[in-house]
Amino acid sequence: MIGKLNHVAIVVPDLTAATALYRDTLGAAVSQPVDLAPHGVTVVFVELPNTKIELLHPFGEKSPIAGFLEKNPSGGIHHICYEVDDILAARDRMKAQGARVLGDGEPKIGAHDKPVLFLHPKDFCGTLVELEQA
Ligand SMILES: C[C@H](C(=O)O)C(=O)SCCNC(=O)CCNC(=O)[C@H](O)C(C)(C)COP(=O)(O)OP(=O)(O)OC[C@H]1O[C@@H](n2cnc3c(N)ncnc32)[C@H](O)[C@@H]1OP(=O)(O)O
Ligand SMILES: [Co+2]
Repeated sequence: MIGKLNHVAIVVPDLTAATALYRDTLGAAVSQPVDLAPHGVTVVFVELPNTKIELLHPFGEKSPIAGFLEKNPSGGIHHICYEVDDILAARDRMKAQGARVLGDGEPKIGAHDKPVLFLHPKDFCGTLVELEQA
């Protein structure tokens, strides 16, 4: 049911330094930082030929990634995002399979202006999974 890998997200302690690393050292195309208040993150997109990398830093008081950065002060891989054709059908399938859909279970509009949902890392091999409607 899942399709393409949409992105891999990396939480970083210093977004400016991480952006410079991807742009100058690795030679990738990077975006300007974007504050996504409803998600509690600031994002820089790294565009690769076959996928994207999301560099994430906490935004605001109640960021869902604050605890992760505390536990991983140098940063680390935070989630992977798979595309699905129908986010509500995917959500219902996940629930029926016993996987925990995070939050109130209603899709939010994600970084690419498309509906997204998150699945509990403990239900997916210790990896936080994001589903994005393609
Ligand atoms: C907008 C944009 C987009 O692309 O569209 C985004 O991606 S926004 C991306 C930011 N948004 C989100 O991440 C939303 C969904 N995330 C969440 O609701 C939360 O981050 C969460 C429930 C996964 C974890 O919250 P938390 O860190 O406060 O919770 P806890 O500290 O209690 O964590 C519970 C257990 O899960 C582990 N854990 C926490 N976060 C992760 C992670 N990213 N990957 C793997 N394991 C993780 C903890 O170590 C702990 O394990 P142990 O008990 O063994 O120590
Ligand atoms: Co994401």
